[in-house]
Amino acid sequence: MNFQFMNPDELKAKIEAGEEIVVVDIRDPGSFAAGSIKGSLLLSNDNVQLFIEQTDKSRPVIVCCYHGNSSQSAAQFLAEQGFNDTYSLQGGYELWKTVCPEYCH
Ligand SMILES: O=S(=O)([O-])[S-]
Repeated sequence: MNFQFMNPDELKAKIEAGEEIVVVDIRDPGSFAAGSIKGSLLLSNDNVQLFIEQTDKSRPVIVCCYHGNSSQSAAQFLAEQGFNDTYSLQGGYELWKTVCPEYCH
C-alpha cells in the first residue's frame, strides 16, 4: 500500500464535509504550537507507536509537514504500518495557512 497526495482544497472539502479523517502534523512542537491545522494532532517519535496501535487503520490519515516533503516518507511509513488510506499534504502547513487560514489555530 502506497501513500497518495492530497492538496489543500481537497483536505478543506473533507473537513467541511465532516469526514472521519485524521490529520497528523510531524513538524516540531514549537511550530505546531504556533499554528496548526484545526483538529490536527502532533505526531512524534514519542507517540507514533501509540498512534499506530490506537487508530482505526481504515480512516484516512493526512500527514502535514512544513512544505510537503518529509510528510511523504511519514505517510509511506504509516501505509507500511497498515493504514489503508494515507496522504501527504501538498505544500505542507506553509501552503495550508495561506489557502485555508480559517482552518488554522
Ligand atoms: O521537508 S519539509 O520542509 O517539507 S518538512
